[in-house]
Amino acid sequence: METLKVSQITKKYGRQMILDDISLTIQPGKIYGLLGRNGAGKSTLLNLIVNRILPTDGTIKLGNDEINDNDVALTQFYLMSEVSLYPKHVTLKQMWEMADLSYGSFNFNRARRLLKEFDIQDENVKLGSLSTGLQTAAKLIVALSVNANYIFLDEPILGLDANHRDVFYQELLKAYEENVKTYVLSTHLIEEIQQLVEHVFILDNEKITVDADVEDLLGEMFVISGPAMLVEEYVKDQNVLGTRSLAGIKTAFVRGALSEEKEIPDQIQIKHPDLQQAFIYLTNK
Ligand SMILES: Nc1ncnc2c1ncn2[C@@H]1O[C@H](COP(=O)(O)OP(=O)(O)OP(=O)(O)O)[C@@H](O)[C@H]1O
Repeated sequence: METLKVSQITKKYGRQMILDDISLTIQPGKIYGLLGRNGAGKSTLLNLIVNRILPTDGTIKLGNDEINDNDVALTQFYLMSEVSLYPKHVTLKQMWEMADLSYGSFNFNRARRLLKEFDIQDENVKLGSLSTGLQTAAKLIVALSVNANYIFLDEPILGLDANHRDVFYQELLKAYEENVKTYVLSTHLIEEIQQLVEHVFILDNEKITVDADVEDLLGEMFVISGPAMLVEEYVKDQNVLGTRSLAGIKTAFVRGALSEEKEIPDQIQIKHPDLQQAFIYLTNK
């Protein structure tokens, strides 16, 4: 598998800047999270990568080749998007056959097994007759069974209940272990994907503001809480992203190494945030 390189991509709609000079590298065989607030441009970026839309400026390459109109490169990419591109009367089996026709070697056995896991009775059922959550499940079955090296999942858990979300997380890991591919997940359910993704990109204000391994990112962020005056004194010279106060207890969110010279008062607690907390403080206006 080759490396996917997005270089200095700009996307404008009319005069509106959506993505401004974005560069990032997606390595083969990793699971990525693409995070951003509503309207940050996540779907736009994924659509650019799979060549459904064209950039205003910049290039996207797989290995040494530009992906623009490059069928060999594009058959390595599969995008499951929020918007359903399937007509409502199509059956699940027909969706599988279409994926088989476009990408070859569709994993029909896995698709049939996943059908049961998602409690869908029959592969001949029409997509449009399923509930919103099960329509998502039907699209996920294709994404997890299709023969493509790069799988992009745009809001893959939209409408799925907790049990079916759990099925998806387990099955994604199973598919990944059986056949290492690259997955890029764009979702707002950040808490749930923290254990799944190795590396995150955060899109904010038209730019990539975070491009880091989850472990490194969380390792350099701290949640410091305790009596307000002690916390204020302790974080005085640190890079404080935000604070919260409740009943005399203050919590400060800090990014960057903590001073080793400063003594930590006993009443102060320091821990690392989870990915969702980190995201909130990194993207708060
Ligand atoms: N075809 C289009 N024409 C004009 N503007 C568009 C078009 N597609 C997207 N946009 C605008 O681009 C911006 C980014 O949209 P996009 O759907 O990429 O964001 P997102 O991060 O996926 O959002 P969400 O998390 O809400 O799904 C929005 O302001 C949107 O209105």
